[in-house]
Amino acid sequence: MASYDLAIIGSGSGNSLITPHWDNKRVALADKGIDATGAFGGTCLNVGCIPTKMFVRPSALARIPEEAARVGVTQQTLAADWPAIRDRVFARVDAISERGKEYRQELENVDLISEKVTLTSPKSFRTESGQDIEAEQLVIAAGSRPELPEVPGIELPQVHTSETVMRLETLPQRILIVGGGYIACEFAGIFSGLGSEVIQINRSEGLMNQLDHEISAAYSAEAQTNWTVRYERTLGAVEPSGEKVTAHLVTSDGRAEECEVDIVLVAIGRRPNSDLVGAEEAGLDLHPDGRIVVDEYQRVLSGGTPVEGLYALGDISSEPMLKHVANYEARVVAHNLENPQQLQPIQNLPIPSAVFSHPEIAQVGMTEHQAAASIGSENVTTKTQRYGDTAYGWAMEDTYGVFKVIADKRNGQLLGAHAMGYQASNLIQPVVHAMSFGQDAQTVARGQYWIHPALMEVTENALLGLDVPPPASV
Ligand SMILES: Cc1cc2nc3c(=O)[nH]c(=O)nc-3n(C[C@H](O)[C@H](O)[C@H](O)COP(=O)(O)OP(=O)(O)OC[C@H]3O[C@@H](n4cnc5c(N)ncnc54)[C@H](O)[C@@H]3O)c2cc1C
Ligand SMILES: NC(=O)c1ccc[n+]([C@@H]2O[C@H](COP(=O)([O-])OP(=O)(O)OC[C@H]3O[C@@H](n4cnc5c(N)ncnc54)[C@H](O)[C@@H]3O)[C@@H](O)[C@H]2O)c1
Repeated sequence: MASYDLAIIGSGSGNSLITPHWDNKRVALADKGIDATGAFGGTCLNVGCIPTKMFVRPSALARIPEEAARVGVTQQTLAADWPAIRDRVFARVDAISERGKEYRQELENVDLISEKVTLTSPKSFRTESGQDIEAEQLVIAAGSRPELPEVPGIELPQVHTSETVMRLETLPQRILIVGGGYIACEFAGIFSGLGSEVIQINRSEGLMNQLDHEISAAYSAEAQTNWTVRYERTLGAVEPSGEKVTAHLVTSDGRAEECEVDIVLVAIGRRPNSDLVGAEEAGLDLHPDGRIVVDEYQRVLSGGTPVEGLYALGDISSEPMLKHVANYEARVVAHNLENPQQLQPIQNLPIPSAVFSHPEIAQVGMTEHQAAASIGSENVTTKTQRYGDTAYGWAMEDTYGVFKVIADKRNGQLLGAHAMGYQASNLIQPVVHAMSFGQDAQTVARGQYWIHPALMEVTENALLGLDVPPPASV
């Protein structure tokens, strides 16, 4: 049995835990590699946030002629060179992953274990090649993986997940996207912008249904204008059809439909990798959806009690599967590993997120429905500001952008914001800031200059439009 001061399972957010504090101590970092490529460095870098957004950008540029036409400029997108786009993305990403791995291999105090490992007790694990490792402190940061439906043909090479679809040889002419959440909507935006014919199906009515209803309805309507969307359908089977495949769909009332496409992208959710690390067998507490249970210090619970020196973070334990959530938890865990006598808890801050689709969506805090359930609908005030009713919106000739804020009518406390449109992920940040630091709507709207006529006036006007008590001064 090899003994370490610190062992980490997962080289995504887990990799950042190896701070200078561990320079003269022994650290083991285990990562089996991303399934599709064996790459080091986890989901965000290799198959998640970073490469997807590097595809979103060229896709958005390819759409510019539509926008230009609205303001009297004629432009044409002549081609989207898929191999060039793909190679630009992965030349950068693969190099970072490889350099990161080499760096870890070179460190004298770190042993990199490029194998799948399984817990043998809460603070020990065995590698696939049979090596046993124990550690004084252990962090499980083993992430999540795509959920796949158990349907005939799911193993066909034309059926992809987010882990493989960005490395396609050629741009598909016709693609079926299964799912109505983050991944499905981002890839529908990417592929339709680059020129593929996209057919997106979702099991339920509407896309991004967990969002504020006004935004999910507006997004669903807008998506229909950019690609084909069909609701109340699931994937029943996939069958080869020459180089293409025939996807057999089942409607919610049991009818069968067929659709011939080049590829199918399945994006129906991600499951935490707690089963891959053998968390349940090691006696760790799990939520019904498979996430490892942690306390406010990110310590893992076993039989309802925190295990000293055992932490989990990121997708394997957190409900929002978001990189900025995993990063924040990693900062807290890094502190707690180094200061076991002065543990710091996770702060209860509002967690924003964005869907980098076309259009872009961003949100923070409560939906209107949640706010009404929380403080009573009579105490809720909302304002939905159209981009098109602001000066920069006129410049853009914007037709669909909306920014909705929700506040407590009695005191102006901000409860949530929900936006859809150009740069929504940036426009929402002042509200994230205000909610995080406890600033009310009037303070944020009137307590600073807002640059005129910047697009950010959309956010300012939304805040000014709330029915909240007047400010102490103008
Ligand atoms: C397509 C896509 C786009 C996304 N875009 C965004 C975005 O724009 N913004 C955002 O905030 N979030 C985004 N996310 C989510 C974000 O990528 C994740 O929340 C984040 O990467 C999770 O980090 P992690 O450290 O928990 O896990 P990971 O980065 O997945 O790291 C876990 C590592 O553990 C390894 N591992 C698992 N089991 C074992 C085992 N038994 N033994 C050894 N190693 C093991 C895995 O190989 C993996 O490398 C996206 C996700 C996807 C899939
Ligand atoms: N920009 C970002 O921050 C970003 C981007 C991508 C992924 N992510 C993270 O990754 C997670 C996983 O993304 P995801 O899109 O796979 O999951 P998701 O939970 O966001 O969406 C899953 C969708 O699939 C649908 N669905 C489920 N089963 C189905 C079936 N059998 N047939 C048809 N539709 C079905 C659901 O109705 C839902 O619309 C997200 O929840 C998010 O946390 C974040």
